[in-house]
Amino acid sequence: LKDCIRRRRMPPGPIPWPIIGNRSAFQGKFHLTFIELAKKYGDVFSLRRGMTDVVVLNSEAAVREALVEKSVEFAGRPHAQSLDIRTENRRNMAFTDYGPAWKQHRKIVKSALRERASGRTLETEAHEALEDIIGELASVEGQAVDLNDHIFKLVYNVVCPVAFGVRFEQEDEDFQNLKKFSEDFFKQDAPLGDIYPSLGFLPNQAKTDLQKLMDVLLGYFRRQVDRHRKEFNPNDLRDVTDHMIKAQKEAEERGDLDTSALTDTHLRQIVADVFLGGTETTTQILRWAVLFLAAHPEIQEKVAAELDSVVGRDRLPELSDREATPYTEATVNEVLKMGLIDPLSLPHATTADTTLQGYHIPKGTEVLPNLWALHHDPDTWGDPHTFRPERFLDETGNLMPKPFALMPFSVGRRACPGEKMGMADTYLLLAGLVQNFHFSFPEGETPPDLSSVKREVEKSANLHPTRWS
Ligand code: HEM
Repeated sequence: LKDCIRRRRMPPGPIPWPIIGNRSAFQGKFHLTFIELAKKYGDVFSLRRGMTDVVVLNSEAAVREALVEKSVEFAGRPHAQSLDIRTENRRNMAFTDYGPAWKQHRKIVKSALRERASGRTLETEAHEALEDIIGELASVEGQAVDLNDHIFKLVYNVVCPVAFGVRFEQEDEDFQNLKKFSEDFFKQDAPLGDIYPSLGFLPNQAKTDLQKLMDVLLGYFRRQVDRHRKEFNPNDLRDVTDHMIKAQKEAEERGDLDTSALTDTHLRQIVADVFLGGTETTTQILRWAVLFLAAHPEIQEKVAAELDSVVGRDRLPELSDREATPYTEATVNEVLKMGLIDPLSLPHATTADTTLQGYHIPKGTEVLPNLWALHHDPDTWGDPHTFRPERFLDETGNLMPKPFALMPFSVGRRACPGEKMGMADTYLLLAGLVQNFHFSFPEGETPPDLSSVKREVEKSANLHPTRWS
C-alpha cells in the first residue's frame, strides 16, 4: 500500500509486474521503446526494472530541468552490482556518488586534461597517430579493408599517451588485450544482482565474466601506476597518471592519505575511467563518421574540398583551422548527432527527494536521460533522420552556436569532462582522414540504410579507403 501511495506521486508509466517490473521496456533498443512510451505517458515517465524505480527523461525541457536547473539533485549515480565490480566498489569517478571524492577526482582530471590534452600537445599526439595510420592505409590502397583495427589504433594512440603515456603498435600484446577487453566489455550482459540486488550473492556467468574482464584491465593499470611511481618527476607531469600520483603524494605529505580518495585503487580506477571514456567513444564516433561519409559521397567531397582550400595537402589539419572550416565542424556535429554512441547517456540517480515537472522523485531513483530522443526530435530538427551537416550552418555558411538539444556529452554537473578533448580529437582525426583518403563501400556491396532508426553500428566494419585525388 505504501508503495502504491508513493508511486501515485511519481511520474506515470506502464503498470509494472510483480518482481520482473516492466521487463519488456528494457529489451532491445530501449531508447526507441522509450520514445513510444513517451507518446502515451508523457515526456517524463516511470518504469520498474526488477525492483528498481527508473524515471526516463524524454524531452529537452525535462533534461534541462533535471540536469541543468536541478543539477545537484540529479547528479548521483545508481548502485548496481556490475558497477561495483567494474569500479572496485565505486572508487572511480564516473560511477561514484556525487560528493567530495568525486569533486576532487574531477578537478584533478580536468586540470590534467587541460594541460595534457589541449592545444599543441593534443595536436602533436593526433598528428603522430595520423601519420602512422596514413602509412598503414596507403599500403593497402585500393583494396577493401576492415577499418576497425586501424581506427582503434588511431584513437588509442591519442588517448593512451594522455592517460598513461603509452603508444601502441598493431602487434603489441597489450594493445591486442586492451582491444579485446573493450570489445567484450561493451557486449557484457548485466549480472543477476543488477536486476535483483538481493540475489547478487548467487554465482552467475555474467558476474564471473565481468570479474575476469576487469581483472585483466585493472591488472594492466596497476602495472602502469607502479611504473609511473618509479619514474615520477614532479617537474615533468607527463599524463593523467602522473597528475594523480602528484595529488596522492601531496595527500601523503599532509598526512591525510588514509582518509583521502587517493589510494592506489582510486588511481588505477581513474586511469581506467579516462581510458574507457576516451577510447570507446571516439573510436565509435570515427567509425560512424566514415560510414556516413561513405554513404554520402557528396558531403565527403564538400569536406575534402574545404580542407583542400584551407589546409592544402602539405600539412595535417590543426585546431587553428577549425574556425575557417565550418563545413567540417558542422559535419563533426552531425556525426555526433546521428551516431550518438550513448543514447541514454550514463545513468543518473537523485541525491535527495525532489520534483520534476511537478512529479515527486524520491532520493535514490535511477534517472535515464534519453539523449537519442532529443537528437531525433522532429520538432527540433525537422528532418532528424537525414544526415545533413547544413543544419548547423547559417545562410552564409557560418557555423551557428551549438543548439542545446545537441548533447552527445550530456549536460550539467556530470557532463563529460572530456568534452573539449573529444571535440578536438574528433575534428583532428576525422579531418586528417578525409584530407588523405576517400571512403567508399566495396564494389558490389549495397550501402546500409542509414536514414532508418534501425541502423546498426556493426555495419560500419567493412569499408574501402582509397587515396583522395
Ligand atoms: C567524443 C567523445 C566522447 C563522448 C561522446 C562522451 C560522452 C560522455 C557522456 C554522454 C557522459 C555521461 C555524462 C552524464 O552522466 O551526464 C560521459 C561521461 C564521462 N566521460 Fe565522456 N565522452 C567522450 C570523450 C571522453 C574523453 C576523451 C574522456 C577522458 C579523457 C571522457 C571521460 C568521461 C568521464 C570520466 C565521464 C564521467 C563523468 C562523471 O561521472 O562525472 N569522455 N561522457
